[in-house]
Amino acid sequence: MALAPSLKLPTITHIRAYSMGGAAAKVHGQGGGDYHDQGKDHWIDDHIATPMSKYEEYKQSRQSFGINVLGTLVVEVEASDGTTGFAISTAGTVGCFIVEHHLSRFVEGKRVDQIKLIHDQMLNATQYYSGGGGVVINTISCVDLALWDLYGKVVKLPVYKLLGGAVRDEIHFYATGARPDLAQKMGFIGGKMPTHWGPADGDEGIAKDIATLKEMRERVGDNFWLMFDCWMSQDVNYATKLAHAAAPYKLKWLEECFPPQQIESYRELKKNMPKGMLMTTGEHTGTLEGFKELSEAGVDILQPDVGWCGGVTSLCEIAAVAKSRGQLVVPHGSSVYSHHAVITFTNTPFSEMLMTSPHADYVRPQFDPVLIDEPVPHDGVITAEELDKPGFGVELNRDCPLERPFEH
Ligand SMILES: C[C@H](O)[C@H](O)[C@@H](O)[C@@H](O)C(=O)O
Ligand SMILES: [Mg+2]
Repeated sequence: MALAPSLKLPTITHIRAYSMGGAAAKVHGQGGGDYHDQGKDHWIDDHIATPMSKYEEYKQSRQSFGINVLGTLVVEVEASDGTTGFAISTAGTVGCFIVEHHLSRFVEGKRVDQIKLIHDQMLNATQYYSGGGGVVINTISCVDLALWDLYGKVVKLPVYKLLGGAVRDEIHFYATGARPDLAQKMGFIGGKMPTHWGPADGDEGIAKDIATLKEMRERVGDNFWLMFDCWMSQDVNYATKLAHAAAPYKLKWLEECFPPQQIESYRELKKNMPKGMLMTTGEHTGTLEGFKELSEAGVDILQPDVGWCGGVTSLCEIAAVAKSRGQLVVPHGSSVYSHHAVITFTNTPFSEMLMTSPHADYVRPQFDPVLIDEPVPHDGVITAEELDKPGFGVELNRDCPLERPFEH
């Protein structure tokens, strides 16, 4: 049976890549897709423990070692019927080069529904230089997200309906930031705090972070979730000691203790964890194989970032890996780009809201100011109805200082 004329889908005529912020830009601290690229006096850059914390000069500020050098990548795709779609991620000027001079050949000329074909070609064509993660996979993720946005805008359906529809009416969120006590008042189901100390600080470091946990537990009571995010800063011994010191204060999970490649460290820590405390990680893992390894190492919650793991196309595959072993997939905070996927996953009972307000004291859209109409949780909730707009339901704020450094 022939397709209805209205379903004769248009082709993709143009892909364009823009950057904002990052080391190559004239304007900094705007936030956006590279949400670590914030201005001064922001909780997200205040003495947070990292693998660089062993160097005194890089202990206070993650921007000092370059956490925000990449900046925001914006990928825009245009169809032959004039419809445009776009997405953002963390890749900046580097991503612009890869999009314009490499990935464009797999996108232009294809139909708007050939997303999976384009995804496979982008992954395989960059194997020789991607190393299976990092800025190359961030860039591929951004193209994939832009394609899903375009497809939804052409057929006038939200991405979550293209993925098979919602399995729940709303998404409940925990908040990541410096103030779990304020997050509780805003209706979130939990609060995840960064650790500020690491192995270079020894037992004194553990005591300081535990003191913060103790203080927050006293403020929020027994039932509000509290978690630590360790941002790859630890070793197995330190993480084990921190986990056991945190158990009396009902820490719900210990997140990303080690760099993504240290599968054996995760396997060992899982054996050492106090009963009932969860071990989570995944935001800096960029391949399906990497998530399979983490899943097999016993990670309780896989936390891919949809802008860093291969896009929605990869996120759906990762969710299936977790599901096959009875594990949860709770994506790293990535706003609408994960909301539309997680509301269709049966193994994602809640999701993350990354607080990008400077003192984590009000709900600011995570990728502010780049996305127009970016939804935020109200009382810790976003409903399926709020996602009922074509594509990802957001538009690009063209008043942002966007630059197009390369044209193919
Ligand atoms: C708060 C953490 O240090 C990171 O900045 C955060 O982006 C990420 O790890 C998270 O899980 O939200
Ligand atoms: Mg994290």
